[in-house]
Amino acid sequence: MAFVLGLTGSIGMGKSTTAAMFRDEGLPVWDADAAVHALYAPGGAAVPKVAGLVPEAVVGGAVDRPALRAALERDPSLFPRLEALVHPLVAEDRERFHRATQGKADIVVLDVPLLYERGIDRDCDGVAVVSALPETQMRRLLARPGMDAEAAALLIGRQMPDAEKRKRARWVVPTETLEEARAAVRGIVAEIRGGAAAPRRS
Ligand SMILES: CC(C)(COP(=O)(O)OP(=O)(O)OC[C@H]1O[C@@H](n2cnc3c(N)ncnc32)[C@H](O)[C@@H]1O)[C@@H](O)C(=O)NCCC(=O)NCCS
Ligand SMILES: Nc1ncnc2c1ncn2[C@@H]1O[C@H](COP(=O)(O)OP(=O)(O)OP(=O)(O)O)[C@@H](O)[C@H]1O
Repeated sequence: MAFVLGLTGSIGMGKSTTAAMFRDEGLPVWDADAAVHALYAPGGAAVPKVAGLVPEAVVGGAVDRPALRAALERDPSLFPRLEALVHPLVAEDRERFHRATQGKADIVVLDVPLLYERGIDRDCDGVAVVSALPETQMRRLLARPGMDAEAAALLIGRQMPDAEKRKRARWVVPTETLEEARAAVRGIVAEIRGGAAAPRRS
């Protein structure tokens, strides 16, 4: 059975960039944010559900993410209701990934921003958390179109603090530079393949 490696980290810490490095090593990666994007696209299973919750966030048969973000900023109590609609669909997608990769890889990666918050770490054999300095995180976030300090604080406030994630994780991938992140990624893969980090489940 494949070693299930969880990959997580707070917003803007470099999770997607690090996930791409695991892909470069030839590992299948399931990306929770990408699953949500597909569910929000035209024909996506989440579209009618979001329309029922925030009608103005569905435009032309797809979820308009800036409109949804604006609604969440106006009324953060929508967050748990949205999550209750979307997360079961995301979990189904993750199960499909496990079925599709079964027997095809020795390590599979689950790239999930809310891995600890949703208890998905319990389905992993080991977790790696990406981490950078808080000022690096904020600089990266503010460089994003449509993101201001208030919007960033709203999402960060809904996530487990970086220090807590680092305490829980088996590995920390430092992401101040690409070189240090890549070295950490290669080290993790080598450690798992070397048998030092055996799967918990047989
Ligand atoms: C809040 C939304 C509209 C923001 O969309 P946007 O296109 O700006 O960002 P994107 O989806 O690419 O997410 C970027 C990052 O935001 C953070 N984030 C997203 N959703 C949440 C959430 N519910 N709680 C805390 N942080 C979140 C994560 O760090 C994520 O990596 C969107 O993320 C959303 O609808 N989220 C609810 C679904 C969800 O919980 N997704 C998380 C993965 S399961
Ligand atoms: N190891 C790294 N070294 C230098 N810059 C990095 C590194 N990792 C990520 N970055 C930069 O930080 C920014 C955010 O990276 P990325 O999109 O990977 O973050 P993320 O954690 O996936 O974000 P989100 O949580 O919003 O999905 C990007 O501009 C990226 O180029």
